[in-house]
Formats: sequence, structure tokens, C-alpha cells
Amino acid sequence: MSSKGAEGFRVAVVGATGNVGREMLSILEERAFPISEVIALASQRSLGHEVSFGDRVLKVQSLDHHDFSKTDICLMSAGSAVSKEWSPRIGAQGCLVIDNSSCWRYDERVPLVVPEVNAHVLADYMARRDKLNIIANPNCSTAQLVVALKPLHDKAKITRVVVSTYQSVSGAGKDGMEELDRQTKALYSLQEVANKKFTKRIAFNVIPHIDVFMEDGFTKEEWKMNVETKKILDPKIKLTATCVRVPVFISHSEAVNVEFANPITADEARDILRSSPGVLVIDKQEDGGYITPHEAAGEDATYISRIRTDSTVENGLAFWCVSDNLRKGAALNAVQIAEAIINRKLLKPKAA
Ligand SMILES: NC(=O)C1=CN([C@@H]2O[C@H](COP(=O)(O)OP(=O)(O)OC[C@H]3O[C@@H](n4cnc5c(N)ncnc54)[C@H](OP(=O)(O)O)[C@@H]3O)[C@@H](O)[C@H]2O)C=CC1
Ligand SMILES: N[C@@H](CC(=O)OP(=O)(O)O)C(=O)O
Repeated sequence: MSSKGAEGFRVAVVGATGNVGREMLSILEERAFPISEVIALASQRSLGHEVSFGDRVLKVQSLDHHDFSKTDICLMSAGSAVSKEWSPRIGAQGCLVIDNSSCWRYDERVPLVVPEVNAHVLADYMARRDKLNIIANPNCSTAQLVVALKPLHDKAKITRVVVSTYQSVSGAGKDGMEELDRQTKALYSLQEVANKKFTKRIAFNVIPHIDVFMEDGFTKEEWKMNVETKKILDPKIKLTATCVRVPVFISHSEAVNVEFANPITADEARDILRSSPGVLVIDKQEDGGYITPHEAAGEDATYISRIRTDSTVENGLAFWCVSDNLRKGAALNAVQIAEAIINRKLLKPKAA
């Protein structure tokens, strides 16, 4: 079943029963996205299940049976394998795909967009829209990082970034959240703790491993942060990452050290970030005067705290960056891409 309104776009959410898909539906509703119809799609397993869209309930339909020729925008969030097969098929039916998986991000034909950073690429892409018809949404850890880096880069030109992440279990989907919940309860009731989703116990532990290992010893999550920052912000920026899973349900945190070509003080950085889109600075430099992932969950902003000079390099800053990975790291960014396209009048609804 779908939800219909008077004016606007027909929007399909693929992966509507998942962590990101459910968040996409609530964000579309919260932001009063111009929708004439919203269609909740997932696998055959979820056929007939119900998901919320504001105070309405949508019955989930199967992706396999949906005709996209009358759908304007598809928010795709069902994993790389599904995106690989389906996103080009959906795009070829004239439906613009905003793809949340890592599958299409590195394809030269596909723009990778964080609206606060590089919304300007949308006009060009929409003008020459190829058959692929796909815009990629970034990795969650990259999205919040580039929102913070962009205004600092504009001011003092970033040369190198060292980032360590503290990534919540919701980044590993609903199964990741279930594992932390189950293991925590099991430990409290002295039961055996099984690892299914993660390679080691996640409850009361941290795991320095997200996504697969690459030949050079980095993980793919770490590789993605490097490659995606270059594609979105500046190919000249050098970045090295260590990505760690932590027993937090929602919001990713990052400890970031940045080197600049030109001088920039901590006070200047604080002022610049305070007036930057998508950023909220909470930096009282006293007990509790910083943000934690628990407080960022359910919020849209990328929060920056603990901005300070890193005097181990010539022009260095260090800061703490936290954001809700399901929102800015995934669902919110995808909806913002769609809004940026619509606000620039780059897409019209298909005729009824
Ligand atoms: N979580 C995060 O922080 C981020 C996630 N992403 C990406 O978003 C995507 C989804 O992540 P997330 O929501 O966390 O994952 P979940 O595991 O919570 O949800 C997966 C969703 O995909 C659907 N799905 C799986 N297989 C199929 C299929 N064959 N056909 C149709 N639908 C299918 C599932 O439907 P069903 O319930 O029927 O199985 C479910 O709705 C992934 O590509 C992930 O990499 C990107 C950035 C951040
Ligand atoms: N890998 C991220 C979430 C994610 O799905 O990222 P990507 O879309 O880049 O695979 C995490 O586990 O926190």
C-alpha cells in the first residue's frame, strides 16, 4: 500500500523495513517533502508488513513487483548487492535513484553528494542525466566528517586528516542493533554470548574492524573514508582512518586531527563552524561541555566539540565530531539531495 497526497513527487523507499529506510520515511514526513505518493518497498520476506509514515501506516510491497516508470524518485537503501542489480534498472525506467549503498559511489559517471559540501555538481548531472540515473549517498562516517571539514578547508586549505571513528552498531543494520541488545541482556543474566553479526563480542567491548580487510591492512570502511573525502571535497587531501565499532546504538563519533596549508586558530575554527550549514558547535571546554553520541541520536546536526590547536604540526587543529549515522550519515543526506534537486527545479514530477 502507498500513501497518496495532492501535489508533488512519487517517491519509493527501497529497504523501508531497515534502519535507514524507516528513518527515510520519517524524515520525508518531518520535512514535509513534496510527495504525491510514497511507496514502501523491501524484500519478498516483508510483503504486507507495516511501516509508519507520520501518523499513517504503509503496507510494504515487494521490490520485485514494482513498476518504477511512474515513480519520480527512488531512495535506495537495501545494501550493495540489491543496488548493483536494481539501481540501474530503476534508473533506466526514468526514475531518479538516490543510492545509499557503497556500490555506485566510486563510479566516475555517478556524483557523490553531501549537499552542504558539493550540491553544485547536481545541476550539471541533472542536465546530462545519463541512462544510469543514479546519485550516490556517501558512507556515514564520511558524511559527517566532510560537513565539518568543508568550511575549514575553505578558510585554510586542508592538507592531511587523521581520523579515528567510534561507530555505533546501527551502522551494521538492524542485525547489529539486535546483537548489542541480545549480548548485553545475556551478559547480565550470565548466559552464553554468541557472535553472529560482528566478529567478536560487541557488548562491553570495542572492535577495530568495520567492513572487509583490504590487501594493505586497512579495512574497506577506512578506504571509503579516504576515497570519498577526495571525491566529495578535494582530491588533494590526504586522509588516514582507523574505524572502530563501539557498543553504542546510534550516532558515530570521530576524533579528528587536521593539518592545514595556512594558519588557523582554534577560535577562528570555532567561529567558522558556528556559522556553517549543518554544523552545531558545543564546545564549552569544561565538564560536560561537549556532545556525546547519545545526545546526537535523533538529531540532524553534525556536532563539533573540543576544538583545540594541535601543536605537533605547523598548522594543526584537533576536534571531536558526532552525528546520527542513520540521519546525516544516511537517510537525511539522501532526502537533502532530493530537496536540493527539487529546490533548484532540476526535476519535475512525471505526469499522472
Ligand atoms: N546504517 C548506516 O549507518 C548506513 C547504512 N548505509 C547503507 O544503507 C543500506 C541499508 O542499511 P540499513 O538500513 O542499515 O540495513 P538493514 O539491515 O537495517 O535493512 C536492510 C533493508 O534492505 C532490505 N532488503 C534486503 N534485501 C533485499 C532485497 N533482495 N530486495 C529488497 N529489499 C531488500 C531489507 O528488507 P527486509 O526487511 O525485507 O529484509 C531491509 O529493509 C546499506 O546499503 C548500507 O550500507 C549507508 C550509510 C550509513
Ligand atoms: N559501514 C557503516 C555503515 C554502512 O553501511 O556504510 P556503507 O554504506 O559505506 O557500506 C557502518 O558499519 O557503520
